[in-house]
Amino acid sequence: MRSVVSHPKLLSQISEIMYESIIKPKILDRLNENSGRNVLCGVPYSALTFATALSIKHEFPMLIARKEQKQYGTGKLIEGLLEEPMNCIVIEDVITSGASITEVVAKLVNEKFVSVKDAVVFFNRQQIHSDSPDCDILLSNGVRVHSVLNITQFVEILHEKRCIGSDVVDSIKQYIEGNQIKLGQTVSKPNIKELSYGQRAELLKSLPSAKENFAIDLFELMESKQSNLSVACDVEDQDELLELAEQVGPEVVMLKTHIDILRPSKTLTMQQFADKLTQIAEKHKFFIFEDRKFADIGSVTKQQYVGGPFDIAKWAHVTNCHLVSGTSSVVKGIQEGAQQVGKRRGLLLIAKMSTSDTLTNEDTEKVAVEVAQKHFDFVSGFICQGRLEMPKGNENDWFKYVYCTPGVQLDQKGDNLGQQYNTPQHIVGVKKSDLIIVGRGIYKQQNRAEAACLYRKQGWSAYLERLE
Ligand SMILES: O=C(O)c1cc(=O)[nH]c(=O)n1[C@@H]1O[C@H](COP(=O)(O)O)[C@@H](O)[C@H]1O
Repeated sequence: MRSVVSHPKLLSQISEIMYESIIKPKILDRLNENSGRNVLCGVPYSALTFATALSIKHEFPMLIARKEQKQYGTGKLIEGLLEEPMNCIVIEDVITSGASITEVVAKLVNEKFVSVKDAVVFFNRQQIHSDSPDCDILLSNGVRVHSVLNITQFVEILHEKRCIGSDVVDSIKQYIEGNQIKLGQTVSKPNIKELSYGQRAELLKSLPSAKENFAIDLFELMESKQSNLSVACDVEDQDELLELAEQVGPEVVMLKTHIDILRPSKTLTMQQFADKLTQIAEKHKFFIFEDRKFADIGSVTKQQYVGGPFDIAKWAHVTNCHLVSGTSSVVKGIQEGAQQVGKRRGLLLIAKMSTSDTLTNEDTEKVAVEVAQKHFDFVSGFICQGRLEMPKGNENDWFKYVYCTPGVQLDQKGDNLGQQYNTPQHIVGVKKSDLIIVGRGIYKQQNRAEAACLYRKQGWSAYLERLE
């Protein structure tokens, strides 16, 4: 139905059929008994064109329902003259669950003079079961929905024209019967079962808005390196960090730095240090994650990210930020910085911290998800304590993000400054996080390479068990 806008003749034919077969015989007579003008409102966006065609041909005034409330001026939801009583007929191209019509009707009847009793749709997918005698579907708000064509009639026409065989017709009819919902029941999409990191990378690649998302690279590396481990290299000496990177490099997919805890070196400039770390990253195939936890206004964040003594954007593949300064400013600051250096960069949003007295909670997790959904072209995942719940209606979107969890150790429950630890099995197996971040559990060990190998194996086997 969307492509009808490109075929003016068809657009006018479809609108005319709506008028001749439904509006005129089934609605107008009844409405004309009421006082008030008859007006039309198309459900945005695709049905706006049908409503406009009908309005011009049959001289119906129109109302326009905004998809989002205007953020400036009057903040109106309905545009058009609203000064006298009117009967509004809602026009829609296709009806599935009835949610779009219901949403528009709610906005319309919120206006003092507008009443809505009927909706006209071109195509009824028959996903709603209805016993109403005088219309095809009676919505729970009392609006009668009349359709020009339903899917049963449509497949019968295709059969008549020999486009499909009777076996296809039967199976479609059977499907419709078995999948209709009664109004009032919630339409829930089937939950996507567990997916591998590789499958998630493939799915992300198929989404146009995710094509440039760093999460694809990370998932692919996790799959090929069979690792979901990141080591937090919180050592204070540059040479020691480079040595640690060599030791744990073969086991990790991300090496986490806190560049501002390193003592300035007498032998290496910042640039030389970054170059050396980058060479080790390329040799062992891992990404560098600068755990900078940006939190300022967008423009300052950008300055802190690009340039300055650390020039983070140049060498760190990923960074992270808090959302205290706003839901867009800091993310946009980092995104602009990444664009400036012209390299693919990732961003993790801090949803929940690992400390016992953290102020992050369910609300900050929810905000982080909202921001990630809004900036999905750039945000790759979260710093969190487990997989996050997605908004209602988009439950399956969980697969798009990498859930990264610090506060992981096998032997300790915490430290004396509020850090709390869980095991890789708990974080990946129970909390369904994707990547474990381990600091002291590895770099404080005598044999760091061996410790990293142990954590990698534990994290990976918890992931494999999760897939079973
Ligand atoms: O953003 C982080 O990585 C982070 C978030 C959080 O909630 N808790 C947390 O511990 N971290 C970091 O994860 C690492 C944990 O180190 P260990 O406690 O030594 O394993 C440190 O580098 C912290 O900065």
